Amino acid sequence: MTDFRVLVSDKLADEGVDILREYCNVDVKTGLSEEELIEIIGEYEGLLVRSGTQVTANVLAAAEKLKFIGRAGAGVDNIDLDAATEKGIIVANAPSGNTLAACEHTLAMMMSLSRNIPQATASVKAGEWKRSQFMGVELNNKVLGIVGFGRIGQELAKRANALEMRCVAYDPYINRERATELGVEVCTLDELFPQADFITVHTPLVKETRHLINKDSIAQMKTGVRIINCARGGIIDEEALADAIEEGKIAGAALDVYENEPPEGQRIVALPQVITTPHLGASTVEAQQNVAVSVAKQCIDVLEGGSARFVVNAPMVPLDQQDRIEPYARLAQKMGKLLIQLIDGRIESVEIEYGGKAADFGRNTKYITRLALKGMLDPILQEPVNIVNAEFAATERGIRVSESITTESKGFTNIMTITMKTDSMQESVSGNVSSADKIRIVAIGDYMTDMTPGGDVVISRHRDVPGVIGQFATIIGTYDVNIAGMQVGRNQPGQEAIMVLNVDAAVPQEAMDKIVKIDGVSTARYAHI
Ligand SMILES: NC(=O)C1=CN([C@@H]2O[C@H](COP(=O)(O)OP(=O)(O)OC[C@H]3O[C@@H](n4cnc5c(N)ncnc54)[C@H](O)[C@@H]3O)[C@@H](O)[C@H]2O)C=CC1
Ligand SMILES: O=C(O)C(=O)COP(=O)(O)O
Repeated sequence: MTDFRVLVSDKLADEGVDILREYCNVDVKTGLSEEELIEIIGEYEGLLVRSGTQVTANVLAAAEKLKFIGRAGAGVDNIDLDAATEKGIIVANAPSGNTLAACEHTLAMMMSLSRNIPQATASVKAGEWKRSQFMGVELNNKVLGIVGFGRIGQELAKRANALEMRCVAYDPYINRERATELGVEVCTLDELFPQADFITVHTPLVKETRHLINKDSIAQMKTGVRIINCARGGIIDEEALADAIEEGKIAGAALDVYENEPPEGQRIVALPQVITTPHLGASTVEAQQNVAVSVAKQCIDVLEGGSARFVVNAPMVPLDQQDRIEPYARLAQKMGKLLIQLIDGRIESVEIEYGGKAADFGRNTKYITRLALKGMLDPILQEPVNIVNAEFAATERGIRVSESITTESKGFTNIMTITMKTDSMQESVSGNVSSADKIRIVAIGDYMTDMTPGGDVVISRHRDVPGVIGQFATIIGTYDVNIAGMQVGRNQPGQEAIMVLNVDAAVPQEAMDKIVKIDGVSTARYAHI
């Protein structure tokens, strides 16, 4: 049991809360106002929420100890991700735990909508028997337009196929192969709107999807279309939808979510053609267990000093590549830490070049780059730098960060080179991963080395003439520091050379001041890596 404190501010399944309770102190406090949350959030290292808590910039400003926000569900639009990222707070969700629940709810809503089941239920319960008033339409052979073909959209297509609907889908990042496998026709929105009998949205709520269904898109739709929203309020312009239902353009809508929840006094809710549920898409026993357990485990991973499995505000490495990338990330962090100790001046730019097999990591280099930045910035910044805020911390300080890949690998199977430019100098360090547990610094500037990064080192640049190295060793010896290893690299005899000394303890500044005064030594730095 640790001293960490975690706040659970929405109703979470016991299975998740119990896991956390074995690890740390857990407070479950639901229904807090923003002010109430601001008042207490400073005491917690972890915060677990569903859609009921707005994690605003104001809340985060007061979250002095917070390391982790877990969203027990998919959508993270209730969390100010920029503010969390700026503070280095890891935000993670449970993206697949409620996919089937939301998909089945969508299906239930579509069927209820097509057969007026909620309205008919209410009518019978009111003592009526109005069979002709509730004439429905069949799903068979109808066109289902799916906007957003991610996890839920794809599961829905599978089930709609079984109902013999014809599915068309729009998604700017669509997996065409998957769509073809599922017999789904990929189309643009302009093609989807005029042909669909049912339109269902399954996108996140982001700038691009806000009011994606609006007056203009409704004008493109078939008269008599039915709309389903089990994703997020805000994707549909509720006023435009209400107008179109009243005008008879849209036959009905099934809404699980609203722009403001609960949707008090909204005209759309009162329309008889609208059926609705109070954001129940994820509310199944199974889904709630899945998502609560997922975020509880991720919370523990982060509080233990690791990363989370489904981080949404930092680059994520696919699970099957994590083992391969880990030594590169470890090496990059060490290289960054070494480099920062070899430079003077205000840092202007950092470039990380990936060569040989290291160039094969595709977008995953982002993860490695952030760890290199962490290595560089940790020693010079007060606030903690991590995988979440490393890039932000660099750019905020005017440091340009870039990545490049090269086929040039200087004879190594893989090589990473970090070059740092300051307002007064430029320095670079290259590293190689020879096996999962063997990482090496193979060059400093233009000089080849073979150094295992770790411990205490002295790195000098000096003229390659007799006597320099001897004086060097004598000074270090007088300060009682043992030299454990030495490497000297030079490009040409008598010219500039580089020396890397591995030492068994920190070299005092006084010794370094004497070393730089040795005739022939141009720079000498002690570094701990
Ligand atoms: N009602 C409820 O209780 C629940 C609601 N949700 C909502 O459903 C959303 C979708 O969930 P998943 O399918 O699990 O997410 P997902 O991330 O697997 O799929 C979302 C898809 O939307 C696509 N997309 C992004 N921008 C788009 C755009 N401008 N136009 C069209 N497509 C776009 C993405 O490429 C992605 O394929 C979540 O973001 C969440 O807001 C999720 C679970 C439960
Ligand atoms: O997972 C999602 O995105 C949801 O909307 C589910 O919301 P909830 O956790 O039920 O408040």
